[in-house]
Amino acid sequence: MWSDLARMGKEAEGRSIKGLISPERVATFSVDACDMRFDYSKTTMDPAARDHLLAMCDKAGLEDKRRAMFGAEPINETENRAVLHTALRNLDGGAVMLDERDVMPKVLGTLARMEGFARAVREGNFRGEGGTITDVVNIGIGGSDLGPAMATLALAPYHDGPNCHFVSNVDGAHIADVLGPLDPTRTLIIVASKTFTTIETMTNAATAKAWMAERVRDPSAQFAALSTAQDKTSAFGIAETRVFGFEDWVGGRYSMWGPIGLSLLIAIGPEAFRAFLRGAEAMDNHFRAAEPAQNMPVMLALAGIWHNQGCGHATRAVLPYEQRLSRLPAYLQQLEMESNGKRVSMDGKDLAVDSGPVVWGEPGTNGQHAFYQLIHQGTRVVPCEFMVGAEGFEEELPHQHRLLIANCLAQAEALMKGRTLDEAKDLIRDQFKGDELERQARHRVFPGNRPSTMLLYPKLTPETFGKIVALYEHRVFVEGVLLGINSFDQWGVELGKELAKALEPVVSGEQGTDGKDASTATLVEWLQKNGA
Ligand SMILES: O=P(O)(O)OC[C@H]1O[C@](O)(CO)[C@@H](O)[C@@H]1O
Repeated sequence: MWSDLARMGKEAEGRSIKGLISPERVATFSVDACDMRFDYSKTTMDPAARDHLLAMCDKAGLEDKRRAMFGAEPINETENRAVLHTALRNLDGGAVMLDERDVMPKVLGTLARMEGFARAVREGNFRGEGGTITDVVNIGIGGSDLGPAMATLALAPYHDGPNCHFVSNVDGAHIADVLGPLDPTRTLIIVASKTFTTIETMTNAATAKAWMAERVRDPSAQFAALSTAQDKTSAFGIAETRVFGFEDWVGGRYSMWGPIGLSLLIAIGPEAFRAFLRGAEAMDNHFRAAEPAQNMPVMLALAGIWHNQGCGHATRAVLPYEQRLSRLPAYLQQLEMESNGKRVSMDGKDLAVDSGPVVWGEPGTNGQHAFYQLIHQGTRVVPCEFMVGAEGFEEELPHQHRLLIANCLAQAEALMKGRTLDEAKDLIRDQFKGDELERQARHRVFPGNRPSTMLLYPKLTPETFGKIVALYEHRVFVEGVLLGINSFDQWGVELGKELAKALEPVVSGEQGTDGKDASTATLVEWLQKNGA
């Protein structure tokens, strides 16, 4: 089936996207769901390719695998775990049975505790030694940082709680710059770590504790923890009442819907946080019920598979025309690349095709003045995933939002249409003549026929934001199923961690460089000579 897909991708190389576009195609190559529209008509995918991709979903057993995920089967086989982040937003509370026990009472109980704590912080009933909490610092990395950091920024118009800050990097510059201006007596530190062993997080947490201890008698009283490892949170000195636990069936990069979302909950309050969960729940329900061709996550995934494994485009750009989604590309880098960046399939064999793509991006319109040059005229084709809301929050600046929308749609149009040599010549005919006209015009040619998809939504409310993130989560799941990958482990991050641990005493000079390869040893020596 993969070879047929590759053949179809090859055949599509000469196909004109512009030539495909018709009202009928736009209607049938779009999916409406959850008040959003996903349009994939500006791609080279034709009905035959789509049928083939849908048949691949059947062959891969997508329906059964989806049922297995929601049904709490241990689909994360290499770690023998269920994958139940969807339970964290199952607000209607229908039973989710794992090992014959319903996980929902505990999930909803933890949510209620989080809400109680968030209210206490927001309303000044939980206080620091110096008074009400003015600042919250979330210390975490990867899934324990990217989700809440992205979400807090995305939902800034709803932010009416204390200031929220995020520290992730082990580079001391990060924590120093964040803590520097804060008042320790009025700061709450949240240590977010599923395992509570991650070196970056534990190092930053210790630094924060020492910083607080200089001015606060009982620093632990201004710490909260979000983790699956409650023995470790108590060893760190954090009282149980401020520990919000979750289970190993929530993957780190899928975890912001539960305790890892505490900083967001404190920022926007329980009502908006529930709306965010409800949005994701609506997308879950859609994903579970809609037939594949009308299923937004499935079709977003198939567009991705078409571009990567079908047409051979190794990267995809995510381009939100929404400044507040500026951290979405970074979030998706972890979600997609940590989930599907794998070369061995579930059965332990080499993958038959390329793994998931390189994901990158920036918000528009900023990207337009940076890397769009390559997207329009470079030799590589980069499928672009645009997204934009119909409405912004800045009621006093409607013309700016219209300009934003116009730019978003124009970029997709320009990528599709391009500009021919004759059109380019017409633009500069009065400036150049003869060979010089030809030479100059060639620089102004846009090959066009570059694929893009478009996601439209009404406005970036908490509910819509929840839908968008859940859409991408399920997209990753579907792509993983087609590739035969376990999207829920991340063994590829381990080796670097082990080597860093072993290198630390070498960098500090406690151990020599013997046994290290010549390149690494020389690099260490250079750094030591220069101050390390
Ligand atoms: O929440 P933890 O356990 O500190 O892990 C942080 C991140 O580290 C990783 O394990 C990768 O090293 C991610 O999967 C995870 O989100």
